[in-house]
Amino acid sequence: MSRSPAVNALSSEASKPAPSTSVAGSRLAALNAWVAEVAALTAPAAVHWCDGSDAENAALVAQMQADGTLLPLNPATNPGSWLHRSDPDDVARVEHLTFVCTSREEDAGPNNHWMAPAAAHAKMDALFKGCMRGRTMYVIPYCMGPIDSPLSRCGVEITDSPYVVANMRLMTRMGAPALARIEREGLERAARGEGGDTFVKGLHSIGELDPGRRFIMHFPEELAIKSYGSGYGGNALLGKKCHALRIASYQARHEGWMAEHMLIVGIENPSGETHYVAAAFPSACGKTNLAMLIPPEGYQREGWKVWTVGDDICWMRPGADGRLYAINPEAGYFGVAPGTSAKSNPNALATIDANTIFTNVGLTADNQPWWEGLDNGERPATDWRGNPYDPDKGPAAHPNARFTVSAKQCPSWSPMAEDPQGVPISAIVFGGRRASLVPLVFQARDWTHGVLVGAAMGSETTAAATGAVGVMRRDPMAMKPFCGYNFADYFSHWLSFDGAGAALPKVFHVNWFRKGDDGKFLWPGFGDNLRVLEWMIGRVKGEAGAVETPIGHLPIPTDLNLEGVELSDEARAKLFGFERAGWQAEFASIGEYLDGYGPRMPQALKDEQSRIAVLLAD
Ligand SMILES: Nc1nc2c(ncn2[C@@H]2O[C@H](COP(=O)(O)OP(=O)(O)OP(=O)(O)O)[C@@H](O)[C@H]2O)c(=O)[nH]1
Ligand SMILES: O=C([O-])CC(=O)C(=O)O
Ligand SMILES: [Mn+2]
Repeated sequence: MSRSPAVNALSSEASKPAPSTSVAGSRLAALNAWVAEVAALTAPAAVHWCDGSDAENAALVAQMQADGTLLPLNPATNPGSWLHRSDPDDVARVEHLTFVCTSREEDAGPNNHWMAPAAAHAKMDALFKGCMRGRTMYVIPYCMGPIDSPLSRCGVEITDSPYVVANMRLMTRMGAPALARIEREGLERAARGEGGDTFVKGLHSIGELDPGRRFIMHFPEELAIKSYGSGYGGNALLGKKCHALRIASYQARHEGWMAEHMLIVGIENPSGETHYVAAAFPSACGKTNLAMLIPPEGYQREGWKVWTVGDDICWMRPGADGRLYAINPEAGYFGVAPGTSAKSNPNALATIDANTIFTNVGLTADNQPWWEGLDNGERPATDWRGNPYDPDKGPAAHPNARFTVSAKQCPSWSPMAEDPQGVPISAIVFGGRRASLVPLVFQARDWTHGVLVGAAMGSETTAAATGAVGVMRRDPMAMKPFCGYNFADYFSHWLSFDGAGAALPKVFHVNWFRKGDDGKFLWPGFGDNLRVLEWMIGRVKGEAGAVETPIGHLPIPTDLNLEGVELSDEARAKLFGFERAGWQAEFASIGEYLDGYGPRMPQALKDEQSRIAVLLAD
């Protein structure tokens, strides 16, 4: 590789990255040209091409410690770990400031905010003009997915935030190997005489962190992202939601694959047979927890094991045998801290015991991270803003406080997560937070019904996005904030997988969040969710029982292994019951929702909705 050492090397003082204004760090002319164009617009003091090395990370971390971006945690309890306190107005995704900028508004659909590409570029370029003056501009080549997988896709994020660089290093395969793949793919494409780029171009600046000057813009037709004014994960780590979901979902539709907001988990039974399950739950609705679950004691004794492939994003495509094969495009977890405890998610707790960046958690007097629900006997001394903790002034940790950590640190991390071919998916699970009506689990009759079950998903909003919490909204396939095109076309794309030779996963719906009259959860959840997964795998194999209802196949309590689970009569009735009148109203609302997309909505989905509405009326 003919890279100038001055560009790639780090300063020997290890306190700041090498100041270099060279913008030619790659063998790929198109990449150098884009970096030069961005540097001319943003006017940074230096340009640094990230190689992903330990030395580079150490230098950035030292610099962030020096300027207060990172605070060291107690090295005895949390070695190699840091606390970052964000701006208090910059703690979550901002859906009202997130846009999909396709040439035609109808291609973005009613599910997205839209702006015409030219207007959006003009707006963003005005914000970016000169915004990196006095700062270093980092160029981050990254690969989403195993570096040698044909299912993986690459991108380059340009940012002025060293916090973003440190997080991207944990969340993606970042640096020299990614750049090598980008160069190879780019040169091959050029040799074939094709235009366009093979990598996604993401431009990010924290700007002034002013919510009035904050926008997250996507240009799927150009494979480009421009994000300004936020340092928060989902807005700033562009490989994650912006690339791996919004841009990738658009690409996937045109290339015949799927980019989904799903965990991937392997369930190994006592005979050593592993089934992989992909599950879509909205933000902060249990993906990380299900992906890392620890089997209940009885299951452990029998030899059940759980393997974590991914906790947030899943890319799938049909294999030669007609099954869907999935990879996790990410290399780390950006997980919700509050509620994580030795009881709810011991694997997550073990994962984050070292080399972790915590964002917006509280602190104990001796600098250990602390959050509500941690339940480790410690007490908070300082809240997430850095003020003395006062329970009258709110929680110690922000409800959307997060940890960033390499996936490999997870005790249940699956070696199959590195398999370039991905894992075959036996079951797809949809689920949401529903205090009423929706039972613990049911199975869709077939693929088309399964697509309707996903399209009809509803869930109560959470702290993962700014705005009211606990409001029920439709969140199809948990993709409402993340689908980079019109949902009507997205549902058509889903339906299109059911062709000749397809051996598709069975589709299920779960609700871990059903509440009783006392307002408490009726289902113990967490590790006990394996009981539900076991039933699903039994259904996949044609072994487990169920009863047919208009909404699908429902288990009766004896179809599940509930040994050791205490359920009241109310819990049994609500978790396993079918409430006809409530479902009639629900289906009327689903029908109205689908109609909101107009004639683009696939007829097959509307027919499925009407068919079930008729069954419900009987
Ligand atoms: N009652 C109950 N709560 C759960 C269960 N699983 C997860 N939770 C809670 O749901 C919240 C968020 O769960 P996560 O697993 O972090 O959510 P996620 O879907 O990975 O979220 P994102 O990273 O935002 O996409 C936490 O407060 C958990 O304690 C469950 O089975 N039952
Ligand atoms: O994107 C984020 O910031 C975190 C996340 O997984 C979500 O909100 O679903
Ligand atoms: Mn998510």
